[in-house]
Amino acid sequence: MAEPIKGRKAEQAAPTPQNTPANNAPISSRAQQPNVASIKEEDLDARAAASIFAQNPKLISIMQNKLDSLVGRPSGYIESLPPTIQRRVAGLKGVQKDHAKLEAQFQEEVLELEKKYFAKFTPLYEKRAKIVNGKLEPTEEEVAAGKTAEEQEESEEQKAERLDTSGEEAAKKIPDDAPGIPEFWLSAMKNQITLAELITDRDESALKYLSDIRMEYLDRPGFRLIFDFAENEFFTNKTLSKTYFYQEDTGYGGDFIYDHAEGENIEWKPNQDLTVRTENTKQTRIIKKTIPTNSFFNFFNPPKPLKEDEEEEDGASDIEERLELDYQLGEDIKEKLIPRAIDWFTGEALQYEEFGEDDEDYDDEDDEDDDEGSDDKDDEDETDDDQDLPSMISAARDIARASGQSTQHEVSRSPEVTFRPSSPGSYGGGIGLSRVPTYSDRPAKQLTAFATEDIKILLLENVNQTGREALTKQGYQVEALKSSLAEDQLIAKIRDVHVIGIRSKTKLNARILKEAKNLIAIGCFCIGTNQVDLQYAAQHGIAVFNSPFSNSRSVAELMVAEVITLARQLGDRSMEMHQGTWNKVSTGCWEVRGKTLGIVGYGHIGSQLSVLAEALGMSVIYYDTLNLMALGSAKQVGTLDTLLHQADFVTLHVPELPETKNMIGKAQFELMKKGSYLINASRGSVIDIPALIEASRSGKIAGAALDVYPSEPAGNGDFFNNELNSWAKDLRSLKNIILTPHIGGSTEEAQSAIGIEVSDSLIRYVNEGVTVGAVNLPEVTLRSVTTDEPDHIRVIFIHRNVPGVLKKVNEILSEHNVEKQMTDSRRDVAYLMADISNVSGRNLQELYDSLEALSCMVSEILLRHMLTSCSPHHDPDIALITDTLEVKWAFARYKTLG
Ligand SMILES: NC(=O)C1=CN([C@@H]2O[C@H](COP(=O)(O)OP(=O)(O)OC[C@H]3O[C@@H](n4cnc5c(N)ncnc54)[C@H](O)[C@@H]3O)[C@@H](O)[C@H]2O)C=CC1
Ligand SMILES: O=C(O)C(=O)COP(=O)(O)O
Repeated sequence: MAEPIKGRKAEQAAPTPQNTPANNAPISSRAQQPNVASIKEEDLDARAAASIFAQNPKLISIMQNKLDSLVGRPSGYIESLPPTIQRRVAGLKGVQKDHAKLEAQFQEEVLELEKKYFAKFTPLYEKRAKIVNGKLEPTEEEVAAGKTAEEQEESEEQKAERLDTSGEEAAKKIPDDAPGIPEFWLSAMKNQITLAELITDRDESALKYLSDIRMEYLDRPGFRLIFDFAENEFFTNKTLSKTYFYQEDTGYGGDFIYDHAEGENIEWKPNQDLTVRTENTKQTRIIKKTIPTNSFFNFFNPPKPLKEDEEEEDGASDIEERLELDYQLGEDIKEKLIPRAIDWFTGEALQYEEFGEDDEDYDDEDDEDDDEGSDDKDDEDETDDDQDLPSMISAARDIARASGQSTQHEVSRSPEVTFRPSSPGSYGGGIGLSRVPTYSDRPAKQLTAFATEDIKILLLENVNQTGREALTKQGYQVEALKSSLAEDQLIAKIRDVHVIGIRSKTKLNARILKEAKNLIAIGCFCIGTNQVDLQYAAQHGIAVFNSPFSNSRSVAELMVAEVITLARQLGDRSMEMHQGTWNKVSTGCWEVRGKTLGIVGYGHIGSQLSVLAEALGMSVIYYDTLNLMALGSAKQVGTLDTLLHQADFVTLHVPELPETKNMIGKAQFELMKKGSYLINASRGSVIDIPALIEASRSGKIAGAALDVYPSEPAGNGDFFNNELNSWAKDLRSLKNIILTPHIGGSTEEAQSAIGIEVSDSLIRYVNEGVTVGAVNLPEVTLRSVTTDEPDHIRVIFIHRNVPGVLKKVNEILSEHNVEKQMTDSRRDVAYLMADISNVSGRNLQELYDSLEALSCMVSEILLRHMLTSCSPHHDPDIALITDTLEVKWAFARYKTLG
């Protein structure tokens, strides 16, 4: 037998903060997290729910709609049983009721036990408060007991090293005679990562006055957190409290169910409210207005659950997130911070937190009901005052999830440690590979737009955390939504933003783009750009970026899985088993070895798949309109018909184009081998689906897998029906058909890489005007302007590719020294970038005026974008001016990074 691993900690028997993970106490670990649905659904017959649902209120919410329609409608099964068995069933229900009573009793006793021990802890907490606030010194015994075994065993050398590296701390110059432990609670909170995310720099000045955090139980199920403050310049309250209420009735299994929280009103002193900030309006004349901002103190103004009659509209998922975070914060303070404040202060508690290895999004990025993933919070990722509340909340919540605090698991989880390292994608890094430097990695000398906080960015369709973070880090105002938006909502939102980030679902056609008066760039956080009217965008000076191949591998792997799944009829077998049917068959089930795979479109995905398929022993043929080099032993065929005629499996990887619309229809199915298979993960328009249904029913094809559809819903839910696509029901009824909800590129690796890649292109464009990676404008770049080049400005003109514009622009620029200039055109749109020097603050205004006058005269100019490294200009009115007339204008100043 293997010997147990020996270690110092193994010898410690008694539970101490050092050997006890900071787990939730029973009541909290059993309490259910808040959720709009769970709070609304009082009439849920909880005892009818299986325990898995009880632990998963979101699942309940999905099930609830279904159950509502079934309530009162017996399935008939129980009634059909013989009376003697029906009697026993009734008896079992009776026995179960006794069990439920005991469970409720158990929870109540746990609560009583908690209260009993809380009473024992209280004197210790009081002593702690006295020591922290300088009213009591610890005894010698307490000091000796507090020295951990590790410290005692520390060698002299180690000690010297530790003292040496703690020099920075010493630099804070806390006087020797400072009473108590200065900033004890603030430091402890900053080590507790969910709280740290909420604490802004401004909050810190107020939280320095925090002298104690206490907790008390309520007479009804629930608890109150009390924050004691010393006199301070921010608010008059001596204490701020926040009360968490559980529902009176326990849930299934006797759990306490979170109901709502109430916070104390903060009496802010004049102009000291940390939960708002002032902002200049973007008019020619400045008007100051206060707007809500991120602050820890929003903790005392908790979100309100939706009432039963309130619609779950747009903001519902946001409210849900906010409720969940709010609940989590309360639990963290109660269960972790208060009981073990000293360990949070020293940071020792962190080693017992279960962080993901490289914690990024856990969940599928489309899963609106699901939580967002965790993010990789490195040290430099400071709380940003300008970060919008929802993204801040979700960031904090992500971290909470990474630390294993969330109890909700709606998708199966992969072994984190094995899967976390990103694969070698374009931006994914990968083991042993150096990552492509991103904009943020640039040296501190680099100049970046000064007025970045004026840039408004709207991200739809759950753009990955990596992208959201990179953009937020630039100081832009980022609003991130999980789903796509209906056209009218999209129009309302797009009017205001400078950049929009989308994925494959959001259609940005001319009708919508016409409303986007301020828009300068679109980021497609995916491969396909067919959802955007690229020509309209180019003609209106809007740059479009995408990620050309970061999810190719993910799609190719899915294809391999589907080839085998179809060949073995795994989908049908699995569905039958789920319904309780054992159906062991081999007829019509094949190995894929030796079969021919026909790839239509041999681009990034098709060629990756080619390599993988050959490794499985398949023969690969491909058809592409371009003459492309074959990988491995694959063979290009001259026509689609030839491919269809020879292939056992046909996979489609072409872009959506007029030529590819219905490229597989009735005639093509006829050409396919009898009993062959078809897979489409390109775009839904490529297959004529009624023809596929016919081919499947007639037995012409033995199976199919579809990942994409002509109409796809904007968000997740019960939408795959005939309302969406008139043939949906027929399709769903087919045998051996795999239907997936456009998940070809939905892997953690792909989404994370795409987030980095597209946000990087957007940042380069917004900050420097560089169009590298744009799919609809010429690619233009110039060496960046640096701090060594003060009084330089960069002028960008996007104009129609017609004679005369350059001459006029250069006439204006030639008043100064043109240091470098580049211009290029793509079809009828041209792009000019020029860096000019010796521009003073006064010249800047003149230049601004001349360029503006020129734009009024020359209708060919589509967009002017001026970026300058001039010393800060004193007229804040022109920090960023976005013209709402036919010509757009963006004008930003630079400052030094870092
Ligand atoms: N299901 C999913 O989640 C995903 C779907 N996609 C879709 O897959 C498509 C292909 O992606 P990539 O391989 O990265 O694109 P790609 O641009 O690298 O390759 C497309 C290939 O199709 C060829 N092609 C174009 N028209 C053709 C025609 N009429 N007949 C034959 N070949 C033709 C092109 O020459 C090119 O080689 C994308 O356009 C996108 O719509 C991409 C990523 C994820
Ligand atoms: O990258 C693409 O083109 C895709 O089809 C994947 O789209 P998605 O990001 O999953 O909406």
